[in-house]
Amino acid sequence: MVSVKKGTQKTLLRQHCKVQTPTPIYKRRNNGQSFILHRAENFAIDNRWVVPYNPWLLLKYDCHINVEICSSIKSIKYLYKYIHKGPDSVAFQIQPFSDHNEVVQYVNGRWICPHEAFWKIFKFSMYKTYPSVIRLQIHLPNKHQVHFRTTDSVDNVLANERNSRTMLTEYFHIYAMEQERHKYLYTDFPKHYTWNLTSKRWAIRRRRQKVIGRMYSVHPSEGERFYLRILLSHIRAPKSFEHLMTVNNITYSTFKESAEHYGLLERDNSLQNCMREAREFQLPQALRNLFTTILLFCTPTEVRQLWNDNYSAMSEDYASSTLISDVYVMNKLLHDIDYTLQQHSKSIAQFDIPQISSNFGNVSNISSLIEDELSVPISDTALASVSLLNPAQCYAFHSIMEAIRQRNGGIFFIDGPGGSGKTFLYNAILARLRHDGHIVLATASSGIAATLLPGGTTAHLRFKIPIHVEAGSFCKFGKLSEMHKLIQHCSAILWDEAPMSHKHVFEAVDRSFQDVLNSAQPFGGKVVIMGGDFRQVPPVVVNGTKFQIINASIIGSPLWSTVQLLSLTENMRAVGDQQFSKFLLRLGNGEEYIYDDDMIQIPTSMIIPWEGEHSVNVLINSVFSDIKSAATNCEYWEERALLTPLNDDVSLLNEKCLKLLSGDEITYYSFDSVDDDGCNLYPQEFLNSISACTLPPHKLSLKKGTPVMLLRNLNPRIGLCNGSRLLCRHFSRNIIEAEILTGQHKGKSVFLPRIPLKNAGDFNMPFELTRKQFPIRLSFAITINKSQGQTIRQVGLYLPSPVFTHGQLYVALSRGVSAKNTKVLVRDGFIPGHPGTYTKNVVFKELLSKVTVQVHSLFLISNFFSKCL
Ligand SMILES: Nc1ncnc2c1ncn2[C@@H]1O[C@H](COP(=O)(O)OP(=O)(O)OP(=O)(O)O)[C@@H](O)[C@H]1O
Repeated sequence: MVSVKKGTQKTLLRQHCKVQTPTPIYKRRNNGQSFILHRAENFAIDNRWVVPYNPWLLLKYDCHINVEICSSIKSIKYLYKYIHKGPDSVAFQIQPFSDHNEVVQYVNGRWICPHEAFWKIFKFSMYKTYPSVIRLQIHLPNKHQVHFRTTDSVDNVLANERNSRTMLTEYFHIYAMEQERHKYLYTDFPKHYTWNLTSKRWAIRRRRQKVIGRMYSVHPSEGERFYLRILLSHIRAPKSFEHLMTVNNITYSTFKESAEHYGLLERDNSLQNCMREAREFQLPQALRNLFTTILLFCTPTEVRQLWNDNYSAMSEDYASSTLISDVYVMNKLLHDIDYTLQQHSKSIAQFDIPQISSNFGNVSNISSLIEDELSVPISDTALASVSLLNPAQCYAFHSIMEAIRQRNGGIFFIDGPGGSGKTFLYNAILARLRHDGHIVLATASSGIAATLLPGGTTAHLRFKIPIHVEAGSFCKFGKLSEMHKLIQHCSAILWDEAPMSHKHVFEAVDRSFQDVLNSAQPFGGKVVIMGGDFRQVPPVVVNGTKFQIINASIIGSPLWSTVQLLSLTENMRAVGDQQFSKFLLRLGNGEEYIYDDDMIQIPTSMIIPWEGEHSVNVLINSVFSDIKSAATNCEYWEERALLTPLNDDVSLLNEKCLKLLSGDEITYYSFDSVDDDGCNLYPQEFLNSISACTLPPHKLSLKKGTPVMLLRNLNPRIGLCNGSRLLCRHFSRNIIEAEILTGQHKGKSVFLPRIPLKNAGDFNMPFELTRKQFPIRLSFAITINKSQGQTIRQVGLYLPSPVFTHGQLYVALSRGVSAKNTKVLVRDGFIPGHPGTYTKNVVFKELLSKVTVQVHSLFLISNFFSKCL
C-alpha cells in the first residue's frame, strides 16, 4: 500500500518529485464543505486529501482549480485526460489505480517511480496556473503609470492620448459609450473582454477560455485607492471615476464618502445613527432592548453619549404619570437594562452609564433573578390546558407534581414523538407550578425551543455552561452568586430538547448543582424534567462515528440510570390525519419497510415528481402559493417553510423565493476584517466571499415582508434566540425593524442592529474572521436541523441529496400536520423495478433501543386517576 504521510516518506517523495513552488488547489466536496489542498507534497496517495493550510495563498498564487474526485480513473493515461479536460473537472485521485504500485513504490527507504511520465504529468498540472489570471490595474484619476524612454520629451509623453488609457479607464469607456448591455464588475470584465496591450483597448473575447480577473491588492493605509478598490468590487458598470463617486445623484468629493453612502464602509458614528433611526419608530421597549444589544455585542466607545442622547426616548413609556419621579424613571430604566445584561453575565456597573440608586426597588431583599422568575406572566390558556391533557400527558403531569410535592428530587424524561404534545404538557406544568408560587427554571437545548416556553431561555445561558464543555467541566457560577440563590429557591428545572445536548452538558450542570447545594443526589436533589424525542436529531459530534454520536447522547451518561421515563404516544399535531401520524412513528422508529441502502418509500400523496430543475419551482409554489399578496401577513409566514438538509441548498431556495416576493430589494453589505492583519494578507473580496452557516452573508438582500432567521442569542427573554424567525418590516441604514413570527413573543416588534460576528470555527481557516452585519439569514427555506421544535403547517421538503444523520427525515416530515400539507421533492428518488419515490432514512436503532419505552395502558392510568381524585 502506498501512502504519503508525515515524516520521512513524505520528505523523500518531495525530494523525488523536486517540488518547488507551492500551488494551491481549491477543492469543493459534494457535501458542500470546502477546503483547500495546498502544495504537491500534501497530496496523499492513500485515498485521502491532506488537511490544507495557508489557504490565503489561494488568492496570492492566483490558482482556483476545482478538483473533483473521480473514482473511475483507471490508468495514468486516463488521469492525463482528466487533467487536461478543463478546470471544472480536473481530477487528482490516485487510489483508484488498480495497479498503483506501478506508479510509485516505497522500497528500502526510497521512493521509486517506475513511470517517470506520470510525475511529469502530475507536476505539470500542479504548477501551471489555469485558468489564467488577468491582473487589473487600479489607480486614482490621472495617477496611473506611464512607460516612456529616457529620450522622450515629457510634453510628448503627456500629449500622447494612448498614454492616458489604462485597463480601468477603458473599462469605464466601454460603459460610457454604452457598448455593453451586461453590467459586469471590473473583476468579471476579463471573462468577456481581452486586453490588447498594443492598442490599449478592451476587445470582446472570442475564445471561450476561462480566465480570472483580479485587481491588484491595495493596503487600507493607501486611503483613497483602497476605497476606490472597494467601490470597484461592488459597483457594476461604472462610467467614470465621477460616476463611482455619485450616490443617489449626489456627487461626493472622495471615494471614501461615496463608499460610505453606498453602505460599503462603516461610518464612525454608525451606533449613534442606529439609535437615532430607531428613535423615529417611537417604540421605547424595543429601543431599550436595542440599547442593551449594542452594549452587549457592539463594544461602543461613547456609551455615556449614547445614553444621554436616548435616555428620554427609552424611558418615554415609564413616565406615564406626573406622580412618578425622575429618579424612579431612571432607576427603572437602569434596572431593566441591567436585567438583560445579567443574562449575559454582565451588569450596568461595567458600562459608563449612571448606576441604580441603592434605595431603589429590591426592598424585599429578594435577588433580582428570583424576582424576575416570580414575575413571569402565567397565561390563562396554559392554566386551562391542564384540563385538556390526554391520558399519557395527564399521567406525566401528576407524576411530576407528586415528586415536587415530596421534595425528594428526581429526574424525569418526557419522551414522545414529534407532535405528541410535549410542549403543551410543559406549558401546563409551568403554569400550574408558577400559579402555586413555585419557581421553575424553563430552559431548552436550542434557542428556538426556549422561545416556545414562557420565561424560557437556553440552558447554556441560564446555567452559564461553558461553550466548549468537556468531561469534568463546571458551570460558571459559584456559591456566592445570585444564581446559587435562585437554584436554592427553585422547585424544578425544565429542559426541553434534551436529546440534542451533549451528555457533558448535563453532567456539568449536575456537578455544579451538587456542589453549590452540598448534596450528592443527582442535580443536588432538584426535580429535573427533561423532554425530547430520541427519534430526532442527536447531539452534533463533528466528523463523529455512529458510536460516538450515540455515546455523546444523554443516554450515554451515568445520569440516565436515574431517569424516570414518561412516554407520550399519541400524535396531537397530526390528530386529523392518523395515517400520516402512524407513518411518522414508523419512520422515526426505523420500522418503515427498507429497500436497498436504507431507502424507504415516501407516500405518493406527498410527492412532487422530479421532472428536472423546474420541479423546484413547483415545490416552492405549492408551499408559497399567493406569495405576492401575503407579503406582510405574519400568519402566512409562520405557517410555511421549505426544509432541506444542506446550507448550500437553503441559500439557493432562498434566492429563488426572494425573487418571487414583490417590492424593492435592499442590499446590506457586511464589513469584514481579520484582527492583526497588518500585512493585508487577506484581501477584502476574499473575506467577503467566505460563507459559513453561522455567519450572515456578506451581501444580504432583503425586501419588505421577507422572513428571516436570527443567527445569535441576542435576548432570549424577548424571543430573540438563535433560530427565531422574524418578518422584516422596515429598513433603515443602520437598523432593521422586524416582527417576531413564532413562540411566546410572537407579534413583538424588535430592532436589529449590525453586530460584529466571529466565525465560530466552522470553517477550516487559520484566522478569525469578524463580519459586521445584521445577524440574520433569509428563512423561506431553513435546514432540517434548524426546524426542530417548530410546527410548520405547510412544509415543503427538498431532498436534492439524501439526509445524512439520524432522525433528519423524521424531523422534517414531523413538522407538518398532515400528508396533504406536506410536500416532498426528491432528486434521484427512483429504485429500478419499483414504482414510487424513495429516499434514505437514517435511524440509529442502537440509540432508540437504549430508551426503554414504557407503555402505560389506559387501564393503569385510569386506576391512577381514581386514586388521585
Ligand atoms: N392535549 C392536547 N389537547 C389539544 N391540543 C394539543 C394537546 N397536546 C398537544 N396539542 C397540540 O398538538 C400540537 C403539537 O404539540 P406540541 O408542539 O406540544 O408537540 P411536541 O411534542 O412538543 O412536538 P415537537 O417534538 O415536534 O416539538 C400543538 O399544536 C399543540 O397545541
